[in-house]
Amino acid sequence: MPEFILEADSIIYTIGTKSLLNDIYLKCQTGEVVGLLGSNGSGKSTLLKIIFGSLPTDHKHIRINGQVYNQPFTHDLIGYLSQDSFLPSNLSLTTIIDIFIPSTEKRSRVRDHQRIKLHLKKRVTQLSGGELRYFELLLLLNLNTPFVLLDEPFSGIEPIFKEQIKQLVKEYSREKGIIITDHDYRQIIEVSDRTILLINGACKPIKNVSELEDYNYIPSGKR
Ligand SMILES: Nc1ncnc2c1ncn2[C@@H]1O[C@H](COP(=O)(O)OP(=O)(O)OP(=O)(O)O)[C@@H](O)[C@H]1O
Repeated sequence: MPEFILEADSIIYTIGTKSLLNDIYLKCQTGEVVGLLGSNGSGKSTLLKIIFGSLPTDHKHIRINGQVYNQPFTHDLIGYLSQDSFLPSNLSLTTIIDIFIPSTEKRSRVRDHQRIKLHLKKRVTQLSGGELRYFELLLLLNLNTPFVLLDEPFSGIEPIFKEQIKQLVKEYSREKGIIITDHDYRQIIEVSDRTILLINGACKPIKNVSELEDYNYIPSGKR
């Protein structure tokens, strides 16, 4: 896949009189995983929705390879794993794969995946939480988009599935740029090439875990 560079620039978002995102700049390129940390309510989901293009805002410049896009998702440039399941609950996995994945080769890749092939005839409601999250992630990673945004992929997931999700993210980051956010900061740090902390409406690059203590994101001595 050719190289793509995503730049989310000058992002401002206010709620009433409160400034939530204050002139944010965030960059991600294909081949890397960018981890986004932040406290509850710091604006992580809001930022991802703005980058995806589903949430309008006062000001933003979303550029991909220098070209400005208002709604990148309408151009097949970005996929987004939201916190809530986005799949129709009464369809079988086979049907969903046929609907979601345009490429024949990638449809086979998802159908033949060892974690998925046992469940193909099941409906979405018959999957466990971990199986569902894994399936959603696999679907998104097999879209033709160069970028994927992942909002809390580890939430409610048991340790063994977390490991598998991390492996999946690492595997697909060879061909995609991935921005991932979660409260499980250890998993985020492990899976990411770079980590950013969203605090007071700004993005701070994090070089080591002790900085998370300095910013009071984690309690000191709890690393
Ligand atoms: N439509 C809305 N109307 C009013 N306030 C909103 C709306 N959407 C989000 N907010 C507020 O914006 C803030 C940021 O929300 P957001 O979901 O982006 O945070 P987050 O960092 O993803 O939080 P969490 O980690 O808890 O999911 C919160 O205080 C939230 O209550």
